[in-house]
Amino acid sequence: MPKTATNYDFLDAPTQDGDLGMLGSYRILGELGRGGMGYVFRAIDTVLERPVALKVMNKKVASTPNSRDRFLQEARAMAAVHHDNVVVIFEVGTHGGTPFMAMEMLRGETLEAINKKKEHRQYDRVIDYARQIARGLGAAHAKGIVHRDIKPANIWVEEGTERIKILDFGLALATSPDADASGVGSVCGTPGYLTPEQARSDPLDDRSDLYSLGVVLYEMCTGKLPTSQPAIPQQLVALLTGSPTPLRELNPDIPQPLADLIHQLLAKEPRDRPANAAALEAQLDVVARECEAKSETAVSLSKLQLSLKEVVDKQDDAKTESFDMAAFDDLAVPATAPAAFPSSPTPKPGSGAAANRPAASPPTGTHPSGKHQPAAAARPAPAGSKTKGSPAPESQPLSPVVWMGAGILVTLLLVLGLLWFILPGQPENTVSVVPPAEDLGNAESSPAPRPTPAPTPPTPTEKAAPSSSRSTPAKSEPRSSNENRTRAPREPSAPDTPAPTQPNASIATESTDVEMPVETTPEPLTEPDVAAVEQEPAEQPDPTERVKVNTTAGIGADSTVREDYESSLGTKPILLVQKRKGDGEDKQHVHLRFDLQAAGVSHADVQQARLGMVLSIPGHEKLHDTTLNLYGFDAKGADRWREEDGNRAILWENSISREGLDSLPLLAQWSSEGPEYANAQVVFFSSPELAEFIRKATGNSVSFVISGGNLEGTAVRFISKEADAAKAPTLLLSVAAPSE
Ligand SMILES: Nc1ncnc2c1ncn2[C@@H]1O[C@H](COP(=O)(O)OP(=O)(O)OP(=O)(O)O)[C@@H](O)[C@H]1O
Repeated sequence: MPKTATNYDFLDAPTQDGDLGMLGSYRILGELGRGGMGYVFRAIDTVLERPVALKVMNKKVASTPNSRDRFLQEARAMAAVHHDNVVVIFEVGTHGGTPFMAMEMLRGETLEAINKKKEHRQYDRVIDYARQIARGLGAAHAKGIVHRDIKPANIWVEEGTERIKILDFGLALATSPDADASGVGSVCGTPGYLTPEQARSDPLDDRSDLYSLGVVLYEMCTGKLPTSQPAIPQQLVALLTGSPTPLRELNPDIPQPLADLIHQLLAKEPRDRPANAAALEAQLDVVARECEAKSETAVSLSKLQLSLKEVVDKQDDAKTESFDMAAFDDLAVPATAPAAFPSSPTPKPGSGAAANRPAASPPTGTHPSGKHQPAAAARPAPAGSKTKGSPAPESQPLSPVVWMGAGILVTLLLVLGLLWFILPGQPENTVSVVPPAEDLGNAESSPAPRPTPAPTPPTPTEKAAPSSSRSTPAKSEPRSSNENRTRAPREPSAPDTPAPTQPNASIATESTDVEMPVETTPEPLTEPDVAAVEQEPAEQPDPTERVKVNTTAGIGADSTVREDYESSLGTKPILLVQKRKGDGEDKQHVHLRFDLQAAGVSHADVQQARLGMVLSIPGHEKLHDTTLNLYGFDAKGADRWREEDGNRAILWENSISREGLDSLPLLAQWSSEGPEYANAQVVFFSSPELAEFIRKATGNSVSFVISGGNLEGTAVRFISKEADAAKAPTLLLSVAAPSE
């Protein structure tokens, strides 16, 4: 937003050079943006010494009847909503008659800014965002707060994790001059996001927010608003009389079940929409399963088509007869059918996913299984290309075997096609709630409001270590058991403490319970990085050096490998460990490689070791009954994972996971016993066996596999090097110091 010269006359004189001024105890460093209500500033809370985004109501709005009081009232109510998908409000108050609200400083951008880039959105990302928004809305609705202004500008997408944060809860009402408590009032807002209730002057309720969410999702999928008139009066008429263009007419890549759900959200009558945010979330789960199941069926059809082509090719070659393969291509899944959904990760050239794309995208030399095949065998020949010499005359009879092959193919395709359309959901043995891995940024945020924190919550270090780091078979390791260590000096110290001196500090913040607010400038901020545990003072002279090696060093790498998933998953911001729902079989592993040579560590000198992984969603409330296993793998393939690509990603098919992990040494385990795991930020593995394994490793690097999960199939999500190099998986080593 262009910033014109402004007289911030509501600010007091700055106390430091370069600042814009002071507002109470806040140092105002710069303007982040302006909206209808006022300004948002980058600021420092000088009492708690943390960065904040300070929203200050402008004079005009503040002078309208009741609006100031309503702003404060709504902001306080909003501050009571504690949820991963709702921005954290630290403090609400007035200074010199100016209402303000201090909130967590977010890094990333609004969905509005993302939409402007006009990037193609994958359907599973739309589902992921929808889920997160539904969760945030559900938490607010549970407290009786209706947002009333859900629009892309109020949806924040956090950098790296893609976690959604809903901004400006309930504030629309506060700024509507003649609104009453029921939400009925003069219509204001951006025309495109108004609701039919507003057009009818009906009160707004939870389902109004769901309508607006439908508008947001429709726009994400199509780049267009479902109803768009230039001015509010026409928009209100259109809302009551018109219907949105069917979504798939604008973007056929969106699967039908998702399009149907979005249209349901856009129903004119609230009763025809999902009953509430929780119902919507459940419907999104079903939609995700349907989309995944249909994609998988499409892949199976494509594989079958390829195999039968090969059979027929062989027959054809033997007889040296010509045969038009286009006949088989015609039997393939039609390009507009759900089979053509963009498979979630963008397939890399030559990847299995590319190979599996139905007829429209012929394979490029990689077999659907993920194994490399001679290009000629895998690539379907273009129509007529099987002809040796000239195309076959039409009258030339085909061999009976060919006809038989064609007959079988047609029958099988018909049966599978039928199954595809009637398939009710996901096959039992697939994971139900987890969308394909590259888009899994935040999908596991808790649907329920977060538990109220203790008055003085434990530090991340304390949270992570005591119950969550359970080393088997380690009895006790003198220095690697940091479980009871005190808070590291550079850990954030204050954020959870309510500001005692703030006159209007109505909010006991949960800021650190969510995630450390990350300041972009200029204050040195703390991160819940795994090295924090290493900050405690040494109790006695220590002849060792501490070395931190993370997966960004040298040929280090981190990657998720997923069974039956034929695309590399090693370039994603999130690493996932998961079991299959129900039968508990491993489905998804994390592979890690640490380059000790690049870190200048000699294996033999390693005395103690801990492996730390930062959870992408701290306070992982769903991680009950979760056990994670850490295995080491050495010898062949450890320095270079088999057939990894340039991005250091590997397929399940090419990985050690395929053979099962039984032959690998189990080095440590982590399990989520005790209540503290819900607040864990970092998962640690530590044991004498881990250190021993590293000492004896033969390559320049050491590699590990993490498997496990819980029986509900919930994925455990960690931050990868792609998301944040500082929070990438880290090996903390205690190494014998060189003798003088
Ligand atoms: N918590 C935050 N952290 C970082 N930046 C923020 C935060 N909240 C708002 N901003 C920035 O400030 C800008 C203005 O926010 P504001 O909420 O005032 O405007 P808006 O939502 O675009 O308009 P309106 O309030 O009229 O709906 C946003 O676009 C965003 O860039």
